[in-house]
Amino acid sequence: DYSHNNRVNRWNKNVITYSIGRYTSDLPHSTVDSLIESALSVWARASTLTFVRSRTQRADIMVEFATFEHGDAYPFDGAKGTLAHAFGPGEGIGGDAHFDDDETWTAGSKGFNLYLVAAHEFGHSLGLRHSQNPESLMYPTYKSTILLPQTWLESTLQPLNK
Ligand SMILES: CNC(=O)[C@@H](NC(=O)[C@H](CC(C)C)CN(O)C=O)C(C)(C)C
Ligand SMILES: [Ca+2]
Ligand SMILES: [Zn+2]
Ligand SMILES: [Zn+2]
Repeated sequence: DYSHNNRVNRWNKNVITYSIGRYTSDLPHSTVDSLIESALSVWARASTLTFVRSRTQRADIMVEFATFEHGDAYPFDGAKGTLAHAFGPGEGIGGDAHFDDDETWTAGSKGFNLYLVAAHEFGHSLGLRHSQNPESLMYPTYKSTILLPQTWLESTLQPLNK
């Protein structure tokens, strides 16, 4: 529930750019692109924000997959443990979202679901902090059962069109 925080948009603009740098080898690039786009659309629907993909290195939200030491003060820790991190709105590293590539990233229920983790990370990119509500997208622990409207819709319709 993102309604608990009315400070979704702490950027001083409504059009936010994003770019994707290094990819994971767990998924096709096109799948990563669509999962990232879907995760951003969760926030677009919950706010007045629009996300536009940019091919330059100057995007507001730089998305990348990395392992261990990767150029910021928060090295990743290998498989499991921390899955990803993101920085609140601001210049430079502000808004950026990094994903630990020592995890197994999936589009489904195996490994860690990139769509769910990215939706959480982009909450931070927009200035949200953690929620203590276990049902919240911003809960600090990964749960593969966080059914977002889109995921709920797909899973509900799935049996119907089997
Ligand atoms: C499975 N491992 C976990 O559940 C770990 N939690 C995470 O990696 C958080 C991301 C999840 C919620 C997508 C880190 N975070 O808050 C980033 O913004 C630990 C709880 C072990 C830290
Ligand atoms: Ca890790
Ligand atoms: Zn990082
Ligand atoms: Zn978090």
